[in-house]
Amino acid sequence: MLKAQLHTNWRDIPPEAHGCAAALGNFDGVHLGHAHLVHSTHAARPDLPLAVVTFEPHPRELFRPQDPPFRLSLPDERFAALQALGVQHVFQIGFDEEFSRMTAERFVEDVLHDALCLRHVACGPDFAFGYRRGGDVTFLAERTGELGMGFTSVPALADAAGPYSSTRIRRLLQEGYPERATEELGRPWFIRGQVQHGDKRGRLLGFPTANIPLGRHLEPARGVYAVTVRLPGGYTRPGVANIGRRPTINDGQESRVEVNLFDFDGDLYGQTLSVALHKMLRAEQRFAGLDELKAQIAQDAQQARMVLNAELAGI
Ligand SMILES: Cc1cc2nc3c(=O)[nH]c(=O)nc-3n(C[C@H](O)[C@H](O)[C@H](O)COP(=O)(O)O)c2cc1C
Ligand SMILES: Nc1ncnc2c1ncn2[C@@H]1O[C@H](COP(=O)(O)OP(=O)(O)O)[C@@H](O)[C@H]1O
Repeated sequence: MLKAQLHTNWRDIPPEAHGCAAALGNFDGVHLGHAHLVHSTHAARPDLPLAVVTFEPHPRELFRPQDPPFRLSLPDERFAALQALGVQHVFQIGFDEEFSRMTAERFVEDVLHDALCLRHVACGPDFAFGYRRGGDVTFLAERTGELGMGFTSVPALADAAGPYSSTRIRRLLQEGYPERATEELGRPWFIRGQVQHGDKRGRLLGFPTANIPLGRHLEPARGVYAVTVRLPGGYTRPGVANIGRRPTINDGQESRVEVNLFDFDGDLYGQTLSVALHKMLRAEQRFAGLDELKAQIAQDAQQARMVLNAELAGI
């Protein structure tokens, strides 16, 4: 796979990254609809280097910081997914107060044309940009034309339920259907994070769990999942995870991922893991005591093994 380049300072783009065909958007999750947009951008100008223009943080994280976290993918994960689609340059614009006040006119002229020197631009039908979302697809088509850039408006990819969207995938995860999110993402949804120290109770229960904070990731339905875990070095292992607040032990704390890797015994503290959700097994519960919890976890682990084996066997 060709390595992509990440550009985080739009005012200082190296000349070799000029002249791209770029798709615009937030690309949260990089789902099948996003892939369709990227492929269409390439199809419009296969002779130009392929790029994406995106924003970090997501504008909604800046405008509504009080909202619960909702990200499907953080910048590293998004970059990797875009790279896998064949994108050569990711222009990741720092979205701060000042940038948010830039008019649509200035965005097209100063950023897309003068700074990134794009030769072709593409976006989906609902892309709105610039101060108070003052620019839309029609405006973009007009202004890019006047500035001598090509433009493609790409219709949203849809299935029977409507267009693919990050919002739709978030809802599937919040309702406990990671396997349906997998279909719409084109890969299982995963949470990537660094393993932190917990209360050291997992080992006493006979199920050590690597704890990963959700951070800015969306919180999916609270409960138990069959998962696969990618370790540094590229190894993938099956496991079982609880996502939630662990009401049996200490209710009211931050929600986190706790994952027990099957047939594994090693120190994971400080390591970065990606935990991919395959299937939700049950909702999180408050148990009367640790013995009940332990018995239930043993059953969960058994069920997760069966689910993952069946998936591997293609059943
Ligand atoms: C498969 C699995 C299922 C779990 N289910 C629940 C649950 O339903 N309710 C709950 O309060 N805690 C649940 N837990 C969380 C345990 O309370 C947690 O793993 C244990 O407290 C260890 O925490 P520690 O890693 O901080 O030591 C579950 C853990 C695992 C691995
Ligand atoms: N099979 C395993 N699955 C998950 N973590 C494991 C496993 N074997 C060993 N570990 C280690 O044990 C730690 C979890 O043990 P635990 O008693 O639950 O402590 P903590 O509360 O700090 O998470 C993990 O962070 C990891 O370093």
